[in-house]
Amino acid sequence: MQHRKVAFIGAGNMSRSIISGMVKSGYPAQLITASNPSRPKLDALQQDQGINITQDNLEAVNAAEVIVLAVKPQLMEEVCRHLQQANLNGKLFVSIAAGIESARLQQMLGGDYPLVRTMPNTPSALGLGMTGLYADAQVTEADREFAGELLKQVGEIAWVDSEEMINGVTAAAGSSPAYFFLFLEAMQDEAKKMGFDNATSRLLVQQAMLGAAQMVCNNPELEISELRAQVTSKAGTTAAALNHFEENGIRELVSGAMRSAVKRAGEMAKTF
Ligand SMILES: NC(=O)C1=CN([C@@H]2O[C@H](COP(=O)(O)OP(=O)(O)OC[C@H]3O[C@@H](n4cnc5c(N)ncnc54)[C@H](OP(=O)(O)O)[C@@H]3O)[C@@H](O)[C@H]2O)C=CC1
Ligand SMILES: O=C(O)[C@@H]1CCC=N1
Repeated sequence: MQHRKVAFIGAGNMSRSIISGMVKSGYPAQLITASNPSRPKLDALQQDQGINITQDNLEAVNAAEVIVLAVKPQLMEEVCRHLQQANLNGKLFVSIAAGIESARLQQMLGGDYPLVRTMPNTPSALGLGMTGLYADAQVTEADREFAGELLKQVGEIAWVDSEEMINGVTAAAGSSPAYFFLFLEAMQDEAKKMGFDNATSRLLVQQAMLGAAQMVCNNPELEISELRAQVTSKAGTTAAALNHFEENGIRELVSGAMRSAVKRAGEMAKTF
């Protein structure tokens, strides 16, 4: 892939995930800068990943060709307005913020810059991320290719043609690691109630989930429902558990949760 100088504005959870994934897959650390107001996260990134760090966003932006906007949505406007003090011409912007539309980001930046709006997730830190991307009209083919390659360093990518679909990516992949964590927490709690210690109960549920995820990945020709059927013996234990889920509305619960995430993204777009 092309190597460009990349600045991360905000060095929190998501930037750390993407940066560590990039470095792990061989992206030159000396081409990456992270900017953050407080020092400890920066120091850890410098120590662990060997990247450049600064507490001055303008310094980071001036040194970079690609600017990754990675602050919380409620801080984005203030941060972008401050960036207007730098010469932003010719720079490619990549936003990872949930719920802020491209047109609004352009307004915050005070220009009409090439901007790719993305929605990654935290497994990017392991190279197992899933990122949705949307390119606005100013994005050239070379920029689009770069943004795609950048996020491919940390996992799989999916381009969407309509910006609205980014909210769907958020519900299905950006937020969803937390759904799985919640499910595992609940399973671990129940395993503990059955008498397993903390470590064993965690091992039981994490290994089952890892194996299940690998089975899904390794059998693309099989529908997920078929994999489920393969576990479910007639009148057996799995059937008993699955019936309980179905009778208690697991599908409505999941679709309601995903719709809530999409709805919240829409509300955030109006708020920020
Ligand atoms: N977490 C996730 O799973 C995902 C998050 N996102 C998006 O990523 C973005 C970041 O989220 P996340 O990493 O979780 O949040 P974090 O709070 O972990 O990170 C945000 C970082 O921004 C820093 N910051 C605050 N003010 C400024 C400033 N003026 N200039 C530069 N940096 C600043 C904060 O520093 P300090 O702590 O020192 O104040 C913090 O380190 C959000 O917009 C979110 O919507 C997208 C996909 C998934
Ligand atoms: O919770 C959030 O708003 C962000 C976006 C996706 C994951 N975390």
